[in-house]
Amino acid sequence: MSNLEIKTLEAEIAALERTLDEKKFRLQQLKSEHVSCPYSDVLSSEEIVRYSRQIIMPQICKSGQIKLKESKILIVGAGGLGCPASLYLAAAGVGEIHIVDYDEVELSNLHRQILHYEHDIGLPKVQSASEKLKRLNSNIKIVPLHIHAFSSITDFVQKNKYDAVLDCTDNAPTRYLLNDICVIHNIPLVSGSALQMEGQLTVYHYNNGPCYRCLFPKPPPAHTVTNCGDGGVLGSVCGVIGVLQALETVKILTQMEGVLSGRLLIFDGSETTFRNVKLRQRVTTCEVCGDNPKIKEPVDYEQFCGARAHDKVVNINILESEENVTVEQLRGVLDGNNIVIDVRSELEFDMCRLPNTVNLPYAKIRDNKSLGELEGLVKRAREGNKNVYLLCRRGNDSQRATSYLRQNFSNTSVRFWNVKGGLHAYSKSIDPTFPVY
Ligand SMILES: Nc1ncnc2c1ncn2[C@@H]1O[C@H](COP(=O)(O)OP(=O)(O)OP(=O)(O)O)[C@@H](O)[C@H]1O
Ligand SMILES: [Zn+2]
Repeated sequence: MSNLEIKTLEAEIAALERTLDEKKFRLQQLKSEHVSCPYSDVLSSEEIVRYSRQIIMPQICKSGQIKLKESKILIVGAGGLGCPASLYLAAAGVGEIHIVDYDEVELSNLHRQILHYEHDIGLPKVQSASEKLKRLNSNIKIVPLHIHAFSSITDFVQKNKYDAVLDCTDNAPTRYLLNDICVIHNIPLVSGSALQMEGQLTVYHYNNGPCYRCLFPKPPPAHTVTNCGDGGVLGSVCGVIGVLQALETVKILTQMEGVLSGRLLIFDGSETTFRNVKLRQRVTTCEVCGDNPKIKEPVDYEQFCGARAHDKVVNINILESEENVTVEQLRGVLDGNNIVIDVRSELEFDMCRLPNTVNLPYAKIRDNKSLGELEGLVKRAREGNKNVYLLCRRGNDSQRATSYLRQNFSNTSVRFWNVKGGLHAYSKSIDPTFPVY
């Protein structure tokens, strides 16, 4: 059986499974519709049984369950945080959940984005997420919005009057955008973040507490912001924070005490500790939530932050075309007779590498911490009449490294070449079994 046949069959089965799921969901919906409970109002018999374990809690009781049922929330980001958060909120019976994400499911998402399964790869994350949530709870309404929050989020917030918004994204421009929209429309914002072994959580603009701008009137310098794609993250750390976002949201929707406003919770997964840090109060001069706000409608957040509102890497182009070689040319020089420097981090190099390559991370080269090693390699190249090739994940850092070498070793006969497109291009054009991550 050919690869193509396998892929076609897998796609057909996935499509059939989806149709079946939709039909089951519709059936369940029809069955539960209008089955009002003669023994209770507003909640159906099915709902009473389903939520009984939380309804019998004094903190929730029937009135809290009804509040959840009548709530409408917006979750932005169906990734590491949005998946666990939405699972618990759907399970708890939040009546209407709108989920925004522009992205599609990738293999490297599955270790933490627990609503997405193998057969969802390539599908919009919101589609994959809403299918699972509907299967979990057919009583509630899930609205998937496969859009970038910047395109039409203001319209959605204006139209829908959400009771809470969850920021489950991973970039500064979106954080400011959601903050400003929530303040302008007076909606609490449940904000989470996770990186490596650490996570953070707080609720902005709640009960006269501070907003994101009160704490961070100026965005962080773009180069200091690390995302999961670069720094990595443990799936269960996202789970901890996402589930806590769900908890805070339930508390807000049911008007419980103790919402995490004016406080920041810091979770350290390496020590398994939680710390509560008191945050500053609402700033009366804050540009958006202050007493005389300047910002009354969304601004240009990408310009404000000097960063893009997504984590898709933008390819740079700082070299002349004759300073590049293609991955096809690279294949011909991987025989050990040339010097190929892989400038990814040591951890990435350890994870997977091409044969006969050496590792010198660009971060060290940039900070002049590899001069000795570079001098040694350049000497070896000169004496052996070899070229030096620079390689990285996508071809950006290798361009920077090539340019550094050309400047710092300008008086040598050795030629420095950048491998265009890096290991991603190698995997695409030469050997698809090389892992693209
Ligand atoms: N402005 C935005 N509009 C819509 N979705 C957004 C926006 N900004 C971020 N997101 C989404 O938020 C989610 C953040 O989750 P997370 O960081 O776990 O995933 P990721 O971007 O897939 O990570 P990776 O870096 O591994 O590719 C992503 O699915 C991303 O598409
Ligand atoms: Zn503020």
